Amino acid sequence: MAVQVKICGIKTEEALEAAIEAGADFVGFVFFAKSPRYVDAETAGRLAERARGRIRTVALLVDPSDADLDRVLTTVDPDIIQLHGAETPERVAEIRIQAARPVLKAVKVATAADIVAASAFPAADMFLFDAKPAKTASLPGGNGVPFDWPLLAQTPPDRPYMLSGGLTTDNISEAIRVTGAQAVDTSSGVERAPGEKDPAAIRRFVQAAKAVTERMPIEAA
Ligand SMILES: O=C(O)c1ccccc1N[C@@H]1O[C@H](COP(=O)(O)O)[C@@H](O)[C@H]1O
Repeated sequence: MAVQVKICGIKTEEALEAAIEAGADFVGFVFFAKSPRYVDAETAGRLAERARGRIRTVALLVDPSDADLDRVLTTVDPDIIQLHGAETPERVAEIRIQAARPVLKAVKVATAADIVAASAFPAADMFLFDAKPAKTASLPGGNGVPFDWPLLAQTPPDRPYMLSGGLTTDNISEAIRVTGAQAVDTSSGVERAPGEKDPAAIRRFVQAAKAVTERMPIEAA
């Protein structure tokens, strides 16, 4: 089966349509005000309406309050919630109940211990492994930085995951081969400027990711 692909940081119809036409499986909307990919709930709601039935939508939140979450649930009605902050296992469980839809918990990786520690989140339906941001980074994600992929092959996570962090058309093939990831996510890797998606780069990325797994059975035979 082809790897599943998420294109995160969608703010415009042009980028949404590029992701759908390219054959991506998920698009993400970033509700983190300091991000160049931030989109307000009303705009995301319109984009999500356009996406419905064509591609699954993911709402990316960072340490949301109940009110933040409620606003996104009501206005955007996303298929999946991505939590990219410092949410505790208890808070993830509360959000899972309030949202009543699958939760993708971002786990920031520097060492194998970070992958092992992810099992402390029983309420997460799926993990999203991203590089641990540098202390100087202004964003908790979307920094375009990969982590040490062999860590994932050496420390298999206890549930499904998406691989993210600095993925581009140039490295996606190797990233999938090294980790065995069944799902991948990119944001800054398909942009022409921070927060500005490049439709051609989206197409190239999705094509490159899907091509890896489509070739795998032939190579294994
Ligand atoms: O993209 C952002 O601006 C962002 C802001 C706050 C939290 C997470 C964010 N992005 C997520 O980070 C990973 C990796 O992104 P990149 O490919 O390295 O740019 C991805 O899941 C984004 O959705």
